Amino acid sequence: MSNKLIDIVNVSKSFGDNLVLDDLNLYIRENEFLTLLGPSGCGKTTLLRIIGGFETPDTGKVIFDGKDITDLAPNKRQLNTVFQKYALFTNMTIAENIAFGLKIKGKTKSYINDKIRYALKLVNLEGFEDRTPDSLSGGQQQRIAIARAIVNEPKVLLLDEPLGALDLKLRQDMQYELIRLKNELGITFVYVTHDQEEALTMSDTIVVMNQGYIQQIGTPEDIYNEPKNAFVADFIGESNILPATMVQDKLVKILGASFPCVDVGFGRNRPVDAVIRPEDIDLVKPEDGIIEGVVTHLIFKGVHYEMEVTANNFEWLVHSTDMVEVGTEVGIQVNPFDIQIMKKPESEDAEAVTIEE
Ligand SMILES: Nc1ncnc2c1ncn2[C@@H]1O[C@H](COP(=O)(O)OP(=O)(O)OP(=O)(O)O)[C@@H](O)[C@H]1O
Repeated sequence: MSNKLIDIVNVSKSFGDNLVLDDLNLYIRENEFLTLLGPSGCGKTTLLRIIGGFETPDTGKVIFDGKDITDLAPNKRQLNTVFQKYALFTNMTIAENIAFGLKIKGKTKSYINDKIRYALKLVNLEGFEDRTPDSLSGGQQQRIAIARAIVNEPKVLLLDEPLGALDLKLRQDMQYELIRLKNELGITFVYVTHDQEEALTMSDTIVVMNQGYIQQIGTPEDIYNEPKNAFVADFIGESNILPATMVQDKLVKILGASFPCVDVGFGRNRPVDAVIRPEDIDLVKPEDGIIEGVVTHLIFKGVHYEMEVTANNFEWLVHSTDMVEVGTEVGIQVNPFDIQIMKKPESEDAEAVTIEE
């Protein structure tokens, strides 16, 4: 991959007593589509605003292309921000909206007109110059907001939940538009969302955040297939997160039953979280499973059936293309490679338990 473009070094930020970012380190590469993903209030917007220059960190630095820009005003940075609310000027035409920043910069009329045409073509809204924002749909308005940012030729586009106000179908269309745009423009996108599906669809790199900390950085595949902890596993996709204990190197006790697993080198008698994706559970005959249970719920989801299986006092979420009727007795079977064993957070791990083998 390409070079480091933005380096966030030891950044902390509090609002009053609320520590929002705690000694955060992250770098963003040139031409990367990097998504900050996490639940509401985890600090993603604050981090984006620090990169954009709208907020100053209490400690730490933002380095852009090798230069310290921590105290540089937003308009002096080579980046532009697109917010969730389109913030178009309603009393201006689309062309005037796009031209606004360029006029302030004193660009010539012909330069501005060329840029308007170029930007409208990029966002697939050619011929919209003389329309007003209120005659446009939400998706079209958001495209104009992006066009307005693009004409400034930023090296980086910062996008704060830009599709948050759109309905599902439009959001999905716009996701593909944004990927295309990013590829055509060859610039870096830093994208904030709390929508994991959106992050998985669009990103080269996902940064999963929670409570001011980075939980994991990786490609969508890494984050989905190898979540580093139970928070990431739970936040990205659906998971069964089960309290468990390592019995031996390749055996984990889950809800009282021993499941073969891969050796994670955690040692014996260690309490862990066992994470199993719903699509990785095989429902077999009761006598062939590791645990016996009964199907208690069944929903058809289009591509698969979603089932709940009650087994050993736990409701297991199971996805399968085969339907199993409610009330059927089943066995639960899992490939050892599909059981992710994760360390518990430090505080929960304080007391190791002793178990009988
Ligand atoms: N200007 C501010 N003054 C005081 N508190 C703030 C300010 N900006 C953010 N916060 C607080 O900082 C925390 C993180 O906010 P932030 O907007 O960064 O989270 P987020 O992950 O982007 O959440 P959301 O998805 O809801 O926008 C929240 O508790 C928020 O209330």
